[in-house]
Amino acid sequence: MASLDLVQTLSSNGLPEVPSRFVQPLQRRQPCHGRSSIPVIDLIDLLHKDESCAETAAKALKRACEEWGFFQIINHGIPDSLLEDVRRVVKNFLDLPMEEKLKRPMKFEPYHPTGYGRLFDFSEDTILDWVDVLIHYLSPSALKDPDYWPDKPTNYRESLEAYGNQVINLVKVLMGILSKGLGLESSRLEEAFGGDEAQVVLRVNHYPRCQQPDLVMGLSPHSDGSAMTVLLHDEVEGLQVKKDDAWWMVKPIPGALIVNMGDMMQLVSNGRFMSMEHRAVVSSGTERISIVVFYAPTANAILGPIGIDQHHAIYKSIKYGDYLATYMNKELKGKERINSLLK
Ligand SMILES: O=C(O)CCC(=O)C(=O)O
Ligand SMILES: [Fe+2]
Repeated sequence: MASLDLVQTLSSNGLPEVPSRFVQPLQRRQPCHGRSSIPVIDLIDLLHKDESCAETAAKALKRACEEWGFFQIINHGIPDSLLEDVRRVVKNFLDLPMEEKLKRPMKFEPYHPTGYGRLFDFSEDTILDWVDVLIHYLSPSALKDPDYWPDKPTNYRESLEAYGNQVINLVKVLMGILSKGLGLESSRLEEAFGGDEAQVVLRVNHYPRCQQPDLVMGLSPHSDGSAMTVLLHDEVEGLQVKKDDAWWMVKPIPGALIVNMGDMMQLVSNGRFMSMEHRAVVSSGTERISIVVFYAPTANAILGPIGIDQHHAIYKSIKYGDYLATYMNKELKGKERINSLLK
C-alpha cells in the first residue's frame, strides 16, 4: 500500500482538496441538528455530607447515564493547573517534528494499538478519518510500557502520570455511585471490570485544520468499547452525540471534563446506562485536540448483565478480550458491536 502522510502533514501542505481516501460518501455525512446542553453533574453535590443533597445528585447522575450516556462534570477536583499542564505538554508533543513523533510509530498488537500515527487503516477501501492519534497505557503496570510514553517534552510523563491517576480516582468514585444506582454494592462494578487490573488507555486525538471540513469526519460515528471514558477538551467544539436519531454538538464548559458510558457499562447495566453513538467533526479555521482516557475491563473479565434475574438479561456474556479483538479490527461503525451481543 502506498504510504499516505499523516493528517497533520496533509493539513499543512496547502493542497486545495483533501485526498480521496478521506472523502465520506454522502449518506455518511449526516447534518448536525443543533447544540445541546448535555447534563451537567457537580461532584461536590455527589459527595455532599448532606445525604439528601448527595442522593438528589446521584439520581441526576443516573438519569444522565440513562438518557444521554454523556455528561459534563464540574468541580471534579482535578486542579485547573494540572489540566493546563496536560494540554500544554500534549500540544508541545504534537508540535515536535514528525520524525521525533514517529520514533514510536503505531504498532498494532492484537488488541492494543499503541504509539503515534493513524488508526483504523485496514485496507485501501477504508475511508480514513481526519485525525492523528497518540496512544499509550496508563494502567495496569504490565501494559504500561514506558517506552511508549513520549519522553519529549520533558515533563510529559510527569504530567500525564499525575493526570491519569486523578482520572482513575474520579472514574472509581463515579462507578461506585452508579453501582449503587443499579442496586449493587458500591464496589461491584469496579470489581467486575477487574479492579486494579482494569485497562486504562490514553488517547490523544489531534484534528488538524481541514481545507474541506464538510467532506470528512474527524472521528466516524462509534460507541466506545470501554466501560467509561473521560475527555479533556480544549474548548473547541467538535464532539457530537446522537440522541433520538439526531446529532447534537456538545458545547464544552471551560474547566469541565466530558464523561461518557462505554459499551461495557451498557452491557453490565443490561441496557440502562447508554453507550451513545458519537462522532467528531473538524473545521477549516481551528485545529482541535481531545485527550481521552478509556477505562476498560481487564481482558480476562467475563461480563454480562449484573444483579438481575438472568431471564431478564437482554445481552449475552462475553470475555472482554474477545470484544476488544473485534472492536479494534474493524472500521468504526455506529453501535454494531454492542448490538451484536443482544440475545
Ligand atoms: O474528540 C472527540 O471529541 C471524540 C473522541 C472520541 O470519541 C474517542 O476518542 O473515542
Ligand atoms: Fe469515542
